[in-house]
Amino acid sequence: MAEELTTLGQHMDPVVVKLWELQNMLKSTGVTVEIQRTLDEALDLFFKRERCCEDHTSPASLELQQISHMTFSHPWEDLYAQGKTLWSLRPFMMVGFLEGQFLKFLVSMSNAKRVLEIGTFTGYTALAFAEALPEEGEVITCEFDPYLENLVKEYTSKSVHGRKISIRIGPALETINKLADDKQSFDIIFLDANKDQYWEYYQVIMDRGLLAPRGTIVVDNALFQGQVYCETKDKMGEGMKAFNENLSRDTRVKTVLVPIRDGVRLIRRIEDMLAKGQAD
Ligand SMILES: C[S@@+](CC[C@H](N)C(=O)[O-])C[C@H]1O[C@@H](n2cnc3c(N)ncnc32)[C@H](O)[C@@H]1O
Repeated sequence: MAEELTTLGQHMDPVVVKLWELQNMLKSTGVTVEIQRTLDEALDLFFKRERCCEDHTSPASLELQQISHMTFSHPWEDLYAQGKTLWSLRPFMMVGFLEGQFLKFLVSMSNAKRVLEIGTFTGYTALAFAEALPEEGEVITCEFDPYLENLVKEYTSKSVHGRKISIRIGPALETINKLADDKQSFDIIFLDANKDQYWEYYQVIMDRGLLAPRGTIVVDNALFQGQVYCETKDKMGEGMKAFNENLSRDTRVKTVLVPIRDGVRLIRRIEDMLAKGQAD
């Protein structure tokens, strides 16, 4: 709970942020004890629900827990101030425990063998995918910031599944175009990098054969802290909103947006959603 209390103002769900702001406002404006208590209970209920989901989810592996711990304790601000990272990386960029386990389920359920990830950060999701893949499975993960390469290798190599992961450093658009030139294809493709290029990534994925037959694209941050259904505040929010709208007009695919953490959107080709010969 201590971690939650200090980071409420950065919560992915704008409803929680608003409640938290209200709670702080009311502290300085003498409202009745009942109003204060009801608001405290509302926030508490929200976290009880989150905790309940976590309590009833299988635990993460020791190696995933180590990555999570390292991500929260790494000196990101100092590294950025010293010019060692390209941008100000933050622990909440990592999907974390609940979504990590959900993603593992998707990989396992789809019998995937090859996963492409756009946006590695500290390697949490890359390792979660690798853990759910068979022995011969492979995760190719794309990252722009060279600082992260050794860190990811150091931590993922602590796991027997780490050898399934290879990291490609550089702008993801270039990397995925090279993968397409090499005729590579993937059963699961996870988009979790700069939202302003999601639509470009999607077009390469769909038009250049990166998505294997019966493959699924998984898009993280599909709600983008509420910016896709409220006012957009920055170019990442605008990118995510445009992506969602463009995608909803794409008649080649079926899609569902589920409100896990910051929103996860799943995308499959129409023909892969239908039994043979069946109409929609
Ligand atoms: C949200 S984090 C990824 C989190 C990771 N999937 C996880 O949950 O453990 C996004 C990452 O994408 C990287 N990134 C941003 N723009 C990129 C680009 N154009 N090409 C490749 N990586 C990029 C960032 O450096 C950052 O590490």
